[in-house]
Amino acid sequence: MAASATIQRTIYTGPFVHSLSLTELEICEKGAIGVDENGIIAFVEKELDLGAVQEKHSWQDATPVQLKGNAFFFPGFIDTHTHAPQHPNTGLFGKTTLLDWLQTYTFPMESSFTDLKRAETIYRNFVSRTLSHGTTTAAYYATIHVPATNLLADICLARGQRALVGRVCMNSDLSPDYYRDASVSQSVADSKASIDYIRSIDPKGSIVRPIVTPRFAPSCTSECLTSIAKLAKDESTFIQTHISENKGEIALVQELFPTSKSYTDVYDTHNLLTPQTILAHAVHLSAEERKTILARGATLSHCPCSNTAITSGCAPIRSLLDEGHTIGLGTDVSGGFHPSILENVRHAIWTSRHLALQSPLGDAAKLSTEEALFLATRGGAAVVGLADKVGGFDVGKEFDAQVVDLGSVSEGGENEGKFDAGPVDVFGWESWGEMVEKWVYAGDDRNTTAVWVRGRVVHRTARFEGRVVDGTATP
Ligand SMILES: Nc1nc2[nH]cnc2c(=O)[nH]1
Ligand SMILES: [Zn+2]
Repeated sequence: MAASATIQRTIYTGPFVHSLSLTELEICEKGAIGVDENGIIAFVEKELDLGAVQEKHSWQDATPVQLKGNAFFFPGFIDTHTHAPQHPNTGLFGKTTLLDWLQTYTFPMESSFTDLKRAETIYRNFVSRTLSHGTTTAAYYATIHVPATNLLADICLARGQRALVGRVCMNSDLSPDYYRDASVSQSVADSKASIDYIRSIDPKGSIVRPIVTPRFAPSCTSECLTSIAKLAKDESTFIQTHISENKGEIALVQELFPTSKSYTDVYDTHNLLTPQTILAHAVHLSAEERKTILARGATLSHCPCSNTAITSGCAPIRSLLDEGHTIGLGTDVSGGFHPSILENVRHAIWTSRHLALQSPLGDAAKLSTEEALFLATRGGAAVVGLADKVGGFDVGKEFDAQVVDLGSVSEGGENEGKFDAGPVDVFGWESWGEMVEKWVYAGDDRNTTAVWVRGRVVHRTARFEGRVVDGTATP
């Protein structure tokens, strides 16, 4: 579907659920969200019937999309950190930890992206896969290759998924000689070429934007870090990198940058900590490092599935939130074993409970369902610089949304062994709050039946199909 196709004014009626704040989830049982021709939310009503809404706003000509049954609208998920070229390795990590995982699984896979046909297959698959899980925005790491990176941006634009797309910079000899930038000047020139290309296909950055991507401190020489920070400044781009993920990695950073006070100090002294910097992991930061990151306005991507899979550690998210850090969730495929942000919502909660069990903080370490859903939506939006555009159903925001349809036992369960409506069993007596909890703890992509970005349908399933025509939702 071309991202530039026009859409019709639409009124989405039915329950909607979104975060009002970190701790408050609004559940409106009788919602009506008016979305204009540009995909912008023109009004949100909370207790009127469709006819009354049409009349109140003089929107009689708008297309209605009315949800039936145990379904609700939820904001699209924001994946603040993922590696599209690693997707074929999803689920493959054995007992490795970060540094041997990179050499064993990751660099061999990423280096194969000189083959554009292969890149196309993998990138198309991954963008479709993440959309099907309700991810409407993703901050992507690509590889060092400019043509394949540009192709990823093309695919995101064509599919209508919002994306920050980064060509990975890595020039140090941590990387094998078959997969690294030839020089600092090559690193900068290739990154600039990719930035220019991405801006040429979407000049306003409405859907895709470039992001400067030094892989992590050990992958880059000091000169490379400085030069790439200058590029980000000159080009006014976001920056993404990894920080303090694994104890062996932290020791390596100390060895490679002996005059630096800490991992954070390496980035700080190379001008890489800005309000437009996304730092993934942040598992083992010291109190001083946390203060520096906060002072610079850099934001954090929490990647709980990855932190467990490659045994990096439990990031202290509750404490980081209390200190005022801006935090979103990241799948970190394929350190992370799952492309779904919903899966990471669950694992963010599980990780916080493991911390509660093991740390003196006790219950104070626990994240609530509401908090984890906030991180997946509004928190993520703030991390990728889109807090004014997406993350919730507010007038003036763009309509990035998913339908979560839980079906009902009477629909599928009566038919032994056929659970077409997905993995959640709803018996009919649950409150909407309980249904949201059931979805968070047991739901999956079978429950995400339709997805919109800027008011345009970017994914739909057979369950929703009858109600959607040609990219425009109809009843
Ligand atoms: N999880 C993860 N950490 C990294 N640190 C440097 N590169 C990577 C990567 O690809 N994944
Ligand atoms: Zn990563």
